[in-house]
Amino acid sequence: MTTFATLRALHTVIGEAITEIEKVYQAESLDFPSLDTPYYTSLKHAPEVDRAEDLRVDHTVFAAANRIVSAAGQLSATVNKPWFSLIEGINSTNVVACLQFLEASNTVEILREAGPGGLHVKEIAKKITALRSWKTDGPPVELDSSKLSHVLRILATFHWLREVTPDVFTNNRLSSYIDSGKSFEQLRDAPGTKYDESDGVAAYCATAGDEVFKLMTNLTDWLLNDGGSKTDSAFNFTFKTPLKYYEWIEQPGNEHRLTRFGHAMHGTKQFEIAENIIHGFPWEELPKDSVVVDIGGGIGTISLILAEAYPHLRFVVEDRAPVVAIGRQAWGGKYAEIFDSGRLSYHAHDFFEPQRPFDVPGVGTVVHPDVMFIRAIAHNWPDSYVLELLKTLRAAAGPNTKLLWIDNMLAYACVDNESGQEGSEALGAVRSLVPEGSPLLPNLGRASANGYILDIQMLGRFNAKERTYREYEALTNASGWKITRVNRAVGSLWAYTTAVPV
Ligand SMILES: C[S@@+](CC[C@H](N)C(=O)[O-])C[C@H]1O[C@@H](n2cnc3c(N)ncnc32)[C@H](O)[C@@H]1O
Repeated sequence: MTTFATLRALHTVIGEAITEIEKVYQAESLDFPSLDTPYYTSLKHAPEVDRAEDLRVDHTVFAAANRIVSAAGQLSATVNKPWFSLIEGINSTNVVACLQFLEASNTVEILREAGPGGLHVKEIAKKITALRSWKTDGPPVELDSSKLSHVLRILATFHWLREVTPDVFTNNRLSSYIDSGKSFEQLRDAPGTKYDESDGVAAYCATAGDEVFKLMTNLTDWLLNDGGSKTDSAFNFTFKTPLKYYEWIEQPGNEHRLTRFGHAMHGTKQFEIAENIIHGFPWEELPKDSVVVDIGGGIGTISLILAEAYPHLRFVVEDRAPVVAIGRQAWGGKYAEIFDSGRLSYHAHDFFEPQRPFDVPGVGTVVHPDVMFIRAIAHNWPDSYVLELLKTLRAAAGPNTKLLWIDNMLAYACVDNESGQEGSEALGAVRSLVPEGSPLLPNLGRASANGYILDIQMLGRFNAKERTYREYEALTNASGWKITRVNRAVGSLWAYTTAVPV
Protein backbone atom coordinates (compact mmCIF):
# COMPACT_ATOMS: atom_id res chain seq x y z
CA MET A 1 0.00 0.00 0.00
CA THR A 2 1.32 3.47 -0.81
CA THR A 3 1.46 6.01 1.98
CA PHE A 4 -1.31 7.99 0.30
CA ALA A 5 -3.47 4.87 0.17
CA THR A 6 -2.85 4.35 3.91
CA LEU A 7 -3.65 8.00 4.66
CA ARG A 8 -6.89 7.69 2.66
CA ALA A 9 -7.75 4.43 4.43
CA LEU A 10 -7.24 6.10 7.81
CA HIS A 11 -9.36 9.04 6.66
CA THR A 12 -12.09 6.59 5.63
CA VAL A 13 -11.95 4.89 9.04
CA ILE A 14 -12.58 8.27 10.63
CA GLY A 15 -15.38 9.20 8.23
CA GLU A 16 -17.18 5.88 8.67
CA ALA A 17 -16.83 6.00 12.44
CA ILE A 18 -18.33 9.51 12.58
CA THR A 19 -21.27 8.30 10.48
CA GLU A 20 -21.83 5.37 12.88
CA ILE A 21 -21.76 7.66 15.92
CA GLU A 22 -24.03 10.21 14.25
CA LYS A 23 -26.63 7.52 13.49
CA VAL A 24 -26.81 6.53 17.16
CA TYR A 25 -27.26 10.14 18.27
CA GLN A 26 -29.67 11.03 15.44
CA ALA A 27 -31.89 8.11 16.41
CA GLU A 28 -32.54 9.98 19.64
CA SER A 29 -32.42 13.49 18.07
CA LEU A 30 -29.32 14.35 20.07
CA ASP A 31 -26.05 16.05 19.25
CA PHE A 32 -22.68 14.69 20.39
CA PRO A 33 -21.46 16.47 23.58
CA SER A 34 -19.43 19.53 22.63
CA LEU A 35 -15.78 19.92 23.63
CA ASP A 36 -16.56 23.53 24.56
CA THR A 37 -19.30 22.68 27.05
CA PRO A 38 -18.35 21.54 30.56
CA TYR A 39 -20.02 18.50 32.06
CA TYR A 40 -19.66 18.52 35.85
CA THR A 41 -20.43 15.11 37.32
CA SER A 42 -21.33 16.71 40.65
CA LEU A 43 -24.16 18.80 39.11
CA LYS A 44 -27.64 17.90 37.91
CA HIS A 45 -28.27 18.16 34.17
CA ALA A 46 -31.24 18.16 31.82
CA PRO A 47 -32.21 14.56 30.89
CA GLU A 48 -31.10 15.05 27.26
CA VAL A 49 -27.66 16.23 28.42
CA ASP A 50 -27.23 13.14 30.59
CA ARG A 51 -28.52 10.93 27.80
CA ALA A 52 -26.02 12.38 25.32
CA GLU A 53 -23.34 11.70 27.90
CA ASP A 54 -24.52 8.13 28.52
CA LEU A 55 -24.52 7.42 24.79
CA ARG A 56 -20.78 8.02 24.66
CA VAL A 57 -20.34 4.59 26.23
CA ASP A 58 -22.91 2.89 24.02
CA HIS A 59 -20.96 -0.03 22.55
CA THR A 60 -21.22 1.18 18.94
CA VAL A 61 -20.27 4.73 19.87
CA PHE A 62 -17.41 3.68 22.15
CA ALA A 63 -15.91 1.33 19.55
CA ALA A 64 -16.26 3.91 16.75
CA ALA A 65 -14.75 6.65 18.93
CA ASN A 66 -11.77 4.38 19.63
CA ARG A 67 -11.23 3.87 15.90
CA ILE A 68 -11.25 7.65 15.40
CA VAL A 69 -8.68 8.15 18.17
CA SER A 70 -6.53 5.36 16.77
CA ALA A 71 -6.70 6.60 13.17
CA ALA A 72 -6.19 10.26 14.12
CA GLY A 73 -3.10 9.31 16.16
CA GLN A 74 -1.67 7.33 13.25
CA LEU A 75 -2.47 10.08 10.74
CA SER A 76 -0.81 12.68 12.89
CA ALA A 77 2.27 10.45 13.47
CA THR A 78 2.57 10.06 9.69
CA VAL A 79 2.19 13.66 8.60
CA ASN A 80 3.45 15.71 11.54
CA LYS A 81 7.01 17.00 11.29
CA PRO A 82 9.03 14.44 13.30
CA TRP A 83 10.70 17.21 15.30
CA PHE A 84 7.28 18.45 16.43
CA SER A 85 6.18 14.93 17.36
CA LEU A 86 9.42 14.54 19.30
CA ILE A 87 8.90 17.82 21.13
CA GLU A 88 5.39 16.75 22.13
CA GLY A 89 6.73 13.43 23.39
CA ILE A 90 10.03 14.32 25.00
CA ASN A 91 8.73 17.58 26.46
CA SER A 92 5.34 16.27 27.49
CA THR A 93 6.44 16.88 31.09
CA ASN A 94 5.61 20.54 30.40
CA VAL A 95 1.99 19.58 29.86
CA VAL A 96 2.00 17.21 32.83
CA ALA A 97 3.28 20.01 35.07
CA CYS A 98 0.55 22.37 33.84
CA LEU A 99 -2.16 19.73 34.34
CA GLN A 100 -0.80 19.16 37.84
CA PHE A 101 -1.01 22.91 38.41
CA LEU A 102 -4.57 23.06 37.07
CA GLU A 103 -5.71 20.59 39.72
CA ALA A 104 -3.50 21.72 42.62
CA SER A 105 -4.44 25.39 42.13
CA ASN A 106 -8.20 24.59 42.15
CA THR A 107 -8.54 26.55 38.91
CA VAL A 108 -11.23 24.16 37.64
CA GLU A 109 -13.43 24.82 40.68
CA ILE A 110 -12.78 28.58 40.41
CA LEU A 111 -13.80 28.57 36.73
CA ARG A 112 -16.90 26.46 37.44
CA GLU A 113 -18.14 29.12 39.84
CA ALA A 114 -17.24 31.88 37.35
CA GLY A 115 -19.72 30.43 34.84
CA PRO A 116 -19.55 30.06 31.05
CA GLY A 117 -18.23 33.60 30.40
CA GLY A 118 -14.96 32.64 32.10
CA LEU A 119 -12.62 34.75 34.21
CA HIS A 120 -9.68 37.04 33.50
CA VAL A 121 -6.31 35.64 34.62
CA LYS A 122 -5.91 38.50 37.10
CA GLU A 123 -9.09 37.40 38.90
CA ILE A 124 -8.17 33.73 38.66
CA ALA A 125 -4.74 34.50 40.19
CA LYS A 126 -6.36 36.39 43.09
CA LYS A 127 -8.67 33.50 43.85
CA ILE A 128 -5.87 30.91 43.62
CA THR A 129 -3.83 33.05 46.03
CA ALA A 130 -6.77 33.31 48.45
CA LEU A 131 -7.14 29.53 48.46
CA ARG A 132 -3.46 29.15 49.37
CA SER A 133 -3.79 31.21 52.58
CA TRP A 134 -3.89 28.07 54.79
CA LYS A 135 -0.38 27.15 53.60
CA THR A 136 1.40 30.06 55.29
CA ASP A 137 1.25 31.89 58.61
CA GLY A 138 1.64 35.32 57.03
CA PRO A 139 -0.06 36.71 53.94
CA PRO A 140 -0.04 34.18 51.06
CA VAL A 141 2.48 34.66 48.26
CA GLU A 142 0.65 36.29 45.37
CA LEU A 143 0.52 34.36 42.13
CA ASP A 144 1.84 36.30 39.13
CA SER A 145 -1.08 36.42 36.69
CA SER A 146 1.16 37.02 33.67
CA LYS A 147 2.76 33.60 34.32
CA LEU A 148 -0.60 32.03 34.98
CA SER A 149 -1.86 33.07 31.54
CA HIS A 150 0.97 31.10 29.88
CA VAL A 151 0.23 27.98 31.92
CA LEU A 152 -3.46 28.17 31.08
CA ARG A 153 -2.79 28.89 27.40
CA ILE A 154 -0.80 25.71 26.78
CA LEU A 155 -3.65 23.82 28.44
CA ALA A 156 -6.13 25.54 26.11
CA THR A 157 -3.89 24.57 23.19
CA PHE A 158 -4.11 20.93 24.28
CA HIS A 159 -7.91 21.32 24.64
CA TRP A 160 -7.86 21.18 28.44
CA LEU A 161 -9.45 24.64 28.78
CA ARG A 162 -10.82 27.35 26.53
CA GLU A 163 -9.43 30.86 26.08
CA VAL A 164 -12.64 32.80 25.40
CA THR A 165 -11.03 36.17 24.74
CA PRO A 166 -7.39 37.12 25.30
CA ASP A 167 -6.46 36.18 28.90
CA VAL A 168 -10.00 35.13 29.79
CA PHE A 169 -10.32 31.40 30.42
CA THR A 170 -13.20 29.06 30.99
CA ASN A 171 -13.64 25.37 31.63
CA ASN A 172 -14.40 23.10 28.73
CA ARG A 173 -15.53 19.51 28.69
CA LEU A 174 -12.09 18.12 29.52
CA SER A 175 -11.22 20.44 32.40
CA SER A 176 -14.67 19.98 33.91
CA TYR A 177 -13.77 16.32 34.20
CA ILE A 178 -11.19 17.19 36.92
CA ASP A 179 -13.72 19.10 39.02
CA SER A 180 -13.91 17.95 42.65
CA GLY A 181 -17.37 19.50 42.96
CA LYS A 182 -16.25 21.61 45.97
CA SER A 183 -17.13 25.28 46.42
CA PHE A 184 -14.58 28.06 46.90
CA GLU A 185 -15.61 28.26 50.57
CA GLN A 186 -15.17 24.50 51.11
CA LEU A 187 -11.74 24.57 49.47
CA ARG A 188 -10.73 27.58 51.58
CA ASP A 189 -12.10 26.35 54.90
CA ALA A 190 -11.37 22.61 54.65
CA PRO A 191 -8.71 22.11 51.96
CA GLY A 192 -7.88 18.65 53.30
CA THR A 193 -11.34 17.38 52.34
CA LYS A 194 -11.17 18.32 48.65
CA TYR A 195 -11.45 14.71 47.50
CA ASP A 196 -14.00 13.50 50.05
CA GLU A 197 -17.23 12.32 48.40
CA SER A 198 -15.78 13.25 44.98
CA ASP A 199 -15.55 10.96 41.97
CA GLY A 200 -11.79 10.63 42.59
CA VAL A 201 -10.64 12.08 39.26
CA ALA A 202 -9.02 15.16 40.86
CA ALA A 203 -7.30 12.87 43.39
CA TYR A 204 -5.98 10.66 40.56
CA CYS A 205 -4.66 13.76 38.81
CA ALA A 206 -2.90 14.90 42.01
CA THR A 207 -1.31 11.49 42.66
CA ALA A 208 -0.13 11.19 39.07
CA GLY A 209 1.18 14.76 39.16
CA ASP A 210 3.07 14.12 42.40
CA GLU A 211 4.52 10.63 42.96
CA VAL A 212 4.30 9.34 39.41
CA PHE A 213 5.62 12.52 37.76
CA LYS A 214 8.60 12.54 40.12
CA LEU A 215 9.53 8.88 39.85
CA MET A 216 9.21 8.84 36.06
CA THR A 217 12.10 11.30 35.83
CA ASN A 218 14.31 8.48 37.23
CA LEU A 219 12.99 5.56 35.20
CA THR A 220 15.86 5.60 32.71
CA ASP A 221 18.56 5.92 35.41
CA TRP A 222 16.98 3.09 37.36
CA LEU A 223 16.80 0.86 34.29
CA LEU A 224 20.26 1.69 32.98
CA ASN A 225 22.20 1.98 36.23
CA ASP A 226 20.41 -0.62 38.29
CA GLY A 227 19.29 -2.82 35.43
CA GLY A 228 15.80 -2.33 36.78
CA SER A 229 16.39 -4.88 39.51
CA LYS A 230 18.95 -4.03 42.21
CA THR A 231 16.82 -1.47 43.95
CA ASP A 232 13.15 -2.31 43.95
CA SER A 233 11.80 0.30 41.55
CA ALA A 234 12.25 3.81 40.21
CA PHE A 235 9.99 4.81 43.11
CA ASN A 236 12.55 3.56 45.68
CA PHE A 237 15.32 5.21 43.70
CA THR A 238 13.45 8.53 43.61
CA PHE A 239 12.09 8.71 47.12
CA LYS A 240 15.21 7.13 48.63
CA THR A 241 13.29 4.60 50.64
CA PRO A 242 13.63 0.82 50.96
CA LEU A 243 9.88 0.63 51.71
CA LYS A 244 7.31 -0.63 49.25
CA TYR A 245 5.01 2.10 47.96
CA TYR A 246 2.06 0.92 50.07
CA GLU A 247 4.18 0.92 53.25
CA TRP A 248 5.64 4.31 52.40
CA ILE A 249 2.29 6.08 51.99
CA GLU A 250 1.35 4.89 55.49
CA GLN A 251 4.39 6.64 57.04
CA PRO A 252 3.96 9.79 59.19
CA GLY A 253 4.04 12.82 56.91
CA ASN A 254 2.34 10.96 54.07
CA GLU A 255 -1.18 11.02 55.55
CA HIS A 256 -2.43 13.23 52.71
CA ARG A 257 -0.97 10.82 50.16
CA LEU A 258 -2.66 7.81 51.76
CA THR A 259 -6.09 9.46 51.81
CA ARG A 260 -5.60 10.83 48.32
CA PHE A 261 -4.54 7.43 46.99
CA GLY A 262 -7.78 5.85 48.21
CA HIS A 263 -9.78 8.51 46.36
CA ALA A 264 -7.52 8.20 43.31
CA MET A 265 -8.32 4.48 43.16
CA HIS A 266 -11.99 5.43 43.19
CA GLY A 267 -11.16 7.61 40.18
CA THR A 268 -9.64 4.63 38.37
CA LYS A 269 -13.08 3.17 37.80
CA GLN A 270 -13.06 5.68 34.93
CA PHE A 271 -10.69 3.36 33.10
CA GLU A 272 -13.82 1.38 32.34
CA ILE A 273 -17.53 1.73 32.07
CA ALA A 274 -19.58 0.57 35.07
CA GLU A 275 -21.29 -1.91 32.77
CA ASN A 276 -18.05 -3.89 32.40
CA ILE A 277 -17.67 -4.16 36.14
CA ILE A 278 -21.29 -5.21 36.56
CA HIS A 279 -21.32 -7.71 33.69
CA GLY A 280 -17.70 -8.87 33.71
CA PHE A 281 -18.69 -11.92 35.72
CA PRO A 282 -22.03 -13.77 36.05
CA TRP A 283 -22.72 -12.28 39.50
CA GLU A 284 -26.46 -12.80 39.04
CA GLU A 285 -25.95 -16.59 38.99
CA LEU A 286 -24.47 -16.67 42.50
CA PRO A 287 -26.90 -17.87 45.19
CA LYS A 288 -28.24 -15.42 47.81
CA ASP A 289 -25.72 -14.40 50.48
CA SER A 290 -22.78 -15.71 48.50
CA VAL A 291 -19.61 -14.16 49.90
CA VAL A 292 -17.43 -12.15 47.55
CA VAL A 293 -14.04 -11.04 48.89
CA ASP A 294 -12.47 -8.01 47.25
CA ILE A 295 -8.77 -8.71 47.89
CA GLY A 296 -6.87 -5.42 48.22
CA GLY A 297 -10.17 -3.66 47.68
CA GLY A 298 -8.97 -0.24 48.87
CA ILE A 299 -11.86 1.87 50.13
CA GLY A 300 -14.31 -0.42 48.33
CA THR A 301 -15.01 1.35 45.04
CA ILE A 302 -15.63 -1.75 42.96
CA SER A 303 -17.47 -3.71 45.65
CA LEU A 304 -19.82 -0.76 46.19
CA ILE A 305 -20.69 -0.68 42.47
CA LEU A 306 -21.37 -4.43 42.64
CA ALA A 307 -23.25 -4.23 45.94
CA GLU A 308 -25.60 -1.64 44.42
CA ALA A 309 -26.20 -3.84 41.39
CA TYR A 310 -26.45 -7.18 43.23
CA PRO A 311 -28.23 -6.77 46.58
CA HIS A 312 -28.33 -10.56 47.06
CA LEU A 313 -24.55 -10.79 47.59
CA ARG A 314 -22.30 -10.07 50.59
CA PHE A 315 -19.08 -8.19 49.93
CA VAL A 316 -16.00 -8.13 52.12
CA VAL A 317 -13.39 -5.51 51.26
CA GLU A 318 -10.01 -6.70 52.43
CA ASP A 319 -7.02 -4.38 52.61
CA ARG A 320 -4.19 -3.19 54.85
CA ALA A 321 -5.34 -1.98 58.27
CA PRO A 322 -4.70 1.78 57.68
CA VAL A 323 -6.70 1.68 54.43
CA VAL A 324 -9.61 -0.25 55.92
CA ALA A 325 -9.63 2.24 58.81
CA ILE A 326 -10.51 5.13 56.48
CA GLY A 327 -12.78 3.07 54.20
CA ARG A 328 -16.27 3.99 55.31
CA GLN A 329 -15.40 7.57 56.27
CA ALA A 330 -14.22 8.27 52.71
CA TRP A 331 -17.81 7.81 51.48
CA GLY A 332 -19.44 10.25 53.93
CA GLY A 333 -23.16 9.54 54.08
CA LYS A 334 -23.16 7.77 50.71
CA TYR A 335 -24.05 4.06 50.62
CA ALA A 336 -25.32 4.13 54.26
CA GLU A 337 -27.85 1.36 53.58
CA ILE A 338 -25.20 -0.97 52.14
CA PHE A 339 -22.91 -0.43 55.12
CA ASP A 340 -25.64 -0.50 57.80
CA SER A 341 -27.18 -3.70 56.45
CA GLY A 342 -23.78 -5.39 56.53
CA ARG A 343 -23.95 -6.15 52.80
CA LEU A 344 -20.48 -4.68 52.60
CA SER A 345 -17.97 -4.97 55.41
CA TYR A 346 -14.26 -4.22 55.72
CA HIS A 347 -11.63 -6.68 56.86
CA ALA A 348 -8.02 -5.77 57.70
CA HIS A 349 -5.68 -8.37 56.29
CA ASP A 350 -2.28 -8.59 54.61
CA PHE A 351 -2.98 -10.53 51.43
CA PHE A 352 0.41 -12.22 51.49
CA GLU A 353 -0.53 -13.85 54.81
CA PRO A 354 -2.66 -17.02 54.74
CA GLN A 355 -6.37 -16.22 54.49
CA ARG A 356 -8.10 -17.33 57.71
CA PRO A 357 -11.80 -17.98 58.35
CA PHE A 358 -13.50 -14.68 59.16
CA ASP A 359 -16.93 -13.42 60.19
CA VAL A 360 -19.23 -11.90 57.60
CA PRO A 361 -22.28 -9.96 58.87
CA GLY A 362 -25.48 -11.90 58.26
CA VAL A 363 -23.62 -15.03 57.17
CA GLY A 364 -21.35 -16.12 60.03
CA THR A 365 -17.86 -17.58 59.80
CA VAL A 366 -16.66 -18.09 56.25
CA VAL A 367 -13.90 -20.56 55.48
CA HIS A 368 -14.07 -20.65 51.66
CA PRO A 369 -15.45 -17.53 49.95
CA ASP A 370 -17.55 -18.05 46.81
CA VAL A 371 -15.56 -15.53 44.81
CA MET A 372 -12.25 -13.83 45.52
CA PHE A 373 -11.44 -11.00 43.16
CA ILE A 374 -8.28 -9.02 42.63
CA ARG A 375 -8.77 -5.79 40.73
CA ALA A 376 -5.71 -3.66 39.95
CA ILE A 377 -3.72 -5.76 42.42
CA ALA A 378 -1.54 -8.13 40.40
CA HIS A 379 -0.37 -5.22 38.24
CA ASN A 380 1.24 -3.70 41.38
CA TRP A 381 3.56 -6.66 41.92
CA PRO A 382 6.43 -8.42 40.13
CA ASP A 383 5.75 -12.00 39.02
CA SER A 384 7.32 -13.65 42.10
CA TYR A 385 4.91 -11.78 44.40
CA VAL A 386 1.88 -12.43 42.19
CA LEU A 387 2.73 -16.10 42.30
CA GLU A 388 2.87 -15.98 46.09
CA LEU A 389 -0.46 -14.13 46.23
CA LEU A 390 -2.18 -16.55 43.84
CA LYS A 391 -0.88 -19.52 45.84
CA THR A 392 -2.17 -17.97 49.07
CA LEU A 393 -5.59 -17.47 47.49
CA ARG A 394 -5.50 -21.00 46.10
CA ALA A 395 -4.91 -22.34 49.62
CA ALA A 396 -8.03 -20.46 50.80
CA ALA A 397 -10.21 -21.70 47.93
CA GLY A 398 -12.81 -24.40 48.32
CA PRO A 399 -13.66 -26.66 45.36
CA ASN A 400 -16.31 -24.17 44.16
CA THR A 401 -14.44 -20.95 44.81
CA LYS A 402 -13.79 -18.80 41.77
CA LEU A 403 -10.96 -16.36 41.32
CA LEU A 404 -11.68 -13.26 39.28
CA TRP A 405 -8.58 -11.39 38.12
CA ILE A 406 -9.31 -7.90 36.80
CA ASP A 407 -6.48 -5.99 35.16
CA ASN A 408 -5.49 -4.79 31.72
CA MET A 409 -4.72 -7.63 29.33
CA LEU A 410 -2.15 -6.15 26.98
CA ALA A 411 -2.25 -6.92 23.28
CA TYR A 412 0.94 -6.98 21.23
CA ALA A 413 1.52 -3.94 19.01
CA CYS A 414 1.65 -6.35 16.06
CA VAL A 415 -0.45 -9.23 14.78
CA ASP A 416 0.03 -12.28 17.02
CA ASN A 417 0.13 -15.12 14.52
CA GLU A 418 0.30 -17.76 17.22
CA SER A 419 -3.06 -16.72 18.62
CA GLY A 420 -6.48 -16.83 17.13
CA GLN A 421 -6.56 -20.59 16.69
CA GLU A 422 -9.83 -22.34 17.32
CA GLY A 423 -10.98 -21.80 20.89
CA SER A 424 -8.12 -19.60 22.02
CA GLU A 425 -9.85 -16.27 21.38
CA ALA A 426 -12.50 -17.16 23.94
CA LEU A 427 -9.69 -17.46 26.44
CA GLY A 428 -8.23 -14.07 25.71
CA ALA A 429 -5.31 -14.60 23.32
CA VAL A 430 -6.20 -12.50 20.32
CA ARG A 431 -4.55 -12.26 16.93
CA SER A 432 -5.43 -8.60 16.57
CA LEU A 433 -7.92 -6.14 18.02
CA VAL A 434 -8.74 -4.76 14.57
CA PRO A 435 -10.31 -6.51 11.58
CA GLU A 436 -8.10 -8.12 8.93
CA GLY A 437 -6.96 -5.51 6.38
CA SER A 438 -7.55 -2.50 8.67
CA PRO A 439 -4.88 0.21 8.41
CA LEU A 440 -4.94 0.62 12.21
CA LEU A 441 -2.31 -0.80 14.55
CA PRO A 442 -3.39 -4.28 15.73
CA ASN A 443 -3.65 -3.10 19.36
CA LEU A 444 -5.68 -0.01 18.31
CA GLY A 445 -2.66 2.25 18.90
CA ARG A 446 -3.52 5.54 20.57
CA ALA A 447 -6.98 4.33 21.54
CA SER A 448 -5.32 1.73 23.79
CA ALA A 449 -2.57 4.06 25.01
CA ASN A 450 -4.00 4.26 28.53
CA GLY A 451 -3.27 0.54 29.09
CA TYR A 452 0.38 0.87 28.09
CA ILE A 453 0.76 4.11 30.05
CA LEU A 454 -0.52 2.29 33.14
CA ASP A 455 1.89 -0.54 32.38
CA ILE A 456 4.90 1.78 32.55
CA GLN A 457 3.50 3.48 35.63
CA MET A 458 3.45 0.03 37.27
CA LEU A 459 7.05 -0.54 36.16
CA GLY A 460 8.25 2.72 37.69
CA ARG A 461 6.19 2.64 40.84
CA PHE A 462 6.32 -1.05 41.74
CA ASN A 463 8.78 -2.81 39.41
CA ALA A 464 5.59 -4.50 38.14
CA LYS A 465 3.48 -4.51 34.97
CA GLU A 466 0.24 -5.00 33.11
CA ARG A 467 0.30 -8.44 31.50
CA THR A 468 -0.39 -10.23 28.23
CA TYR A 469 -2.70 -13.24 28.17
CA ARG A 470 0.30 -15.57 28.09
CA GLU A 471 1.69 -13.92 31.20
CA TYR A 472 -1.64 -14.40 32.99
CA GLU A 473 -1.72 -18.03 31.94
CA ALA A 474 1.84 -18.77 33.12
CA LEU A 475 1.09 -17.35 36.58
CA THR A 476 -2.28 -19.08 37.05
CA ASN A 477 -0.95 -22.42 35.80
CA ALA A 478 1.97 -22.19 38.23
CA SER A 479 -0.24 -21.48 41.24
CA GLY A 480 -2.93 -24.15 41.04
CA TRP A 481 -5.54 -22.19 39.05
CA LYS A 482 -6.93 -22.77 35.59
CA ILE A 483 -8.35 -19.96 33.48
CA THR A 484 -11.88 -20.82 32.34
CA ARG A 485 -13.10 -17.56 30.88
CA VAL A 486 -11.79 -14.19 29.71
CA ASN A 487 -14.25 -11.38 29.29
CA ARG A 488 -12.59 -8.44 27.60
CA ALA A 489 -14.01 -5.05 28.58
CA VAL A 490 -15.79 -2.92 26.02
CA GLY A 491 -13.62 -0.05 24.79
CA SER A 492 -10.43 -0.74 26.75
CA LEU A 493 -7.80 -3.38 27.44
CA TRP A 494 -9.27 -4.29 30.82
CA ALA A 495 -10.25 -7.92 31.10
CA TYR A 496 -12.21 -10.07 33.54
CA THR A 497 -10.42 -13.38 33.85
CA THR A 498 -12.08 -16.19 35.77
CA ALA A 499 -10.03 -19.09 37.11
CA VAL A 500 -10.97 -22.18 39.08
CA PRO A 501 -8.87 -24.37 41.37
CA VAL A 502 -7.20 -27.39 39.78
C1 LIG B 1 -4.10 -0.23 43.01
S1 LIG B 1 -4.98 -0.35 44.51
C2 LIG B 1 -6.46 -1.15 43.97
C3 LIG B 1 -7.61 -0.93 44.90
C4 LIG B 1 -8.91 -1.60 44.45
N1 LIG B 1 -8.76 -3.02 44.22
C5 LIG B 1 -9.47 -0.92 43.21
O1 LIG B 1 -9.49 -1.55 42.15
O2 LIG B 1 -9.89 0.24 43.32
C6 LIG B 1 -4.11 -1.62 45.35
C7 LIG B 1 -4.60 -1.89 46.76
O3 LIG B 1 -3.85 -2.98 47.32
C8 LIG B 1 -3.69 -2.74 48.69
N2 LIG B 1 -2.57 -3.54 49.21
C9 LIG B 1 -1.26 -3.41 48.89
N3 LIG B 1 -0.54 -4.32 49.56
C10 LIG B 1 -1.42 -5.05 50.29
C11 LIG B 1 -1.27 -6.15 51.19
N4 LIG B 1 -0.07 -6.68 51.43
N5 LIG B 1 -2.38 -6.65 51.74
C12 LIG B 1 -3.61 -6.12 51.50
N6 LIG B 1 -3.81 -5.08 50.66
C13 LIG B 1 -2.72 -4.55 50.07
C14 LIG B 1 -3.43 -1.25 48.74
O4 LIG B 1 -3.61 -0.71 50.04
C15 LIG B 1 -4.44 -0.73 47.72
O5 LIG B 1 -5.66 -0.41 48.31
